[in-house]
Amino acid sequence: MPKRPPATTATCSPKKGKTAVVNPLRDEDKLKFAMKSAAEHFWQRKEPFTCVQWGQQVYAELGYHDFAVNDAGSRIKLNGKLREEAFDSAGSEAAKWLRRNRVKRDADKIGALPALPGPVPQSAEVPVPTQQALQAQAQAQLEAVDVSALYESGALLIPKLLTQQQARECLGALSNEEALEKRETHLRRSTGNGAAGSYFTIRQGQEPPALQAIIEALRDWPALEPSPTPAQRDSLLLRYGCGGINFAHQDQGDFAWQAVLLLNPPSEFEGGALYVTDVNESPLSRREVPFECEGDVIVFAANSTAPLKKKGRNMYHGMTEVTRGQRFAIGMFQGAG
Ligand SMILES: O=C(O)CCC(=O)C(=O)O
Ligand SMILES: [Fe+2]
Repeated sequence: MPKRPPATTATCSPKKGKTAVVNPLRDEDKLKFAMKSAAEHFWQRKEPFTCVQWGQQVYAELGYHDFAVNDAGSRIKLNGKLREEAFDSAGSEAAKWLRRNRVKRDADKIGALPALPGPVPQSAEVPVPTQQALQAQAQAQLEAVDVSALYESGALLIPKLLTQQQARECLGALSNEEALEKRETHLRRSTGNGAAGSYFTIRQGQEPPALQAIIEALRDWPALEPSPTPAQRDSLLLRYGCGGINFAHQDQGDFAWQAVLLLNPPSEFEGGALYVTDVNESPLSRREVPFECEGDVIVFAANSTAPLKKKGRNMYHGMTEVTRGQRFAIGMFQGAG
C-alpha cells in the first residue's frame, strides 16, 4: 500500500512574463503516487475500467473530485504505458489482471439534452433599443458594481445585466441554425469533461444585439484588465439537461477572466451552480455562485493570470450537477479552441 505522497517542489515552466505557479495536477511525483493508488483501487474492486475512469480516479486520489480529465489546464499524460507501470508497481498479480481487464471506452450515452425553445414573438408596440443604447445601459450598470469581491474570491454575480425579456429573446434568437457553428461538443463521462450537457460556438457576428452589447461593455470594463484579444472573444451557447454536470476545468486561451450569462429562469432547474476553485489551495475549496435570475452574469477568474488579491492562485471553474430541469447559458470570452 502506498503510504503518503512524496513532498515535491515541481513547478510548471512559466511562459515569458508570467508568474510561475505550481499546478499540483502536473506534479509528476505526486501523480505517480496517485496512479499507483488508483491501480490499487481498481485492482481491489475487480471491475473493468476505462482510461478516463482511470484518470478521474487518479485525480480523486489527489483530492480533486469532479475534475475534467485532459482539459487545457490539467492535461497530463495518463497514457497506457504509465497505467501499466502503476499496475506493475502495485504488484505482478495486479499487472496480469490489468492485461485481462483493459477496456477501451465505455458506451456512454449522450445525456438527454433540452430542445432549444425557438424564437420569442416580438411585441410590435415596444420599440427596439439601438445597439448603442443597450451598450450604454450595460456600461452604466457595470460602473456601479463593487468589484472587491471579485478580486477577493475569484467570482462575482452581476444581477440583471440583461432584463428577463432580453435573456429570453437571446435564447430564442440562438435557437436557430444560422446563429451557431455546426459542431456541437457534448459533455460525457467517457470523454472526461462532464455529462448531459453540450455547447455550440456562436457564429461571429451572429450574437443577438443585447448579448453583443454586454460583451462589448464587459470587454471595455476597466475592472477586467487586460482586455481580451480578438481570439479570446468567442461565445458559447451551453445547454444542460437533468444530470448535467461540467467538471472543473480551464478553457483554452489565456484571457484572465470569463463570464457566464444565464438565459432561462432559475425556477426551471435545481443545482447547476457555477463555481470556482483554486487548485493551489489545500484542502481544495469551492466557491459556488448561484444565479438569482435569468439575465444575471457571473464574472470569474479563469486561470492563474487573473490579478486576484491573494497571489499565486490558479483558478478552475465548473458547474455542479443539474438535479432537476434544464439550464441554458452563454459562456463568454472563450479562447479560440
Ligand atoms: O455552464 C456553466 O456555468 C459553465 C460554463 C463554462 O465552463 C464556461 O463558460 O466556460
Ligand atoms: Fe469553461
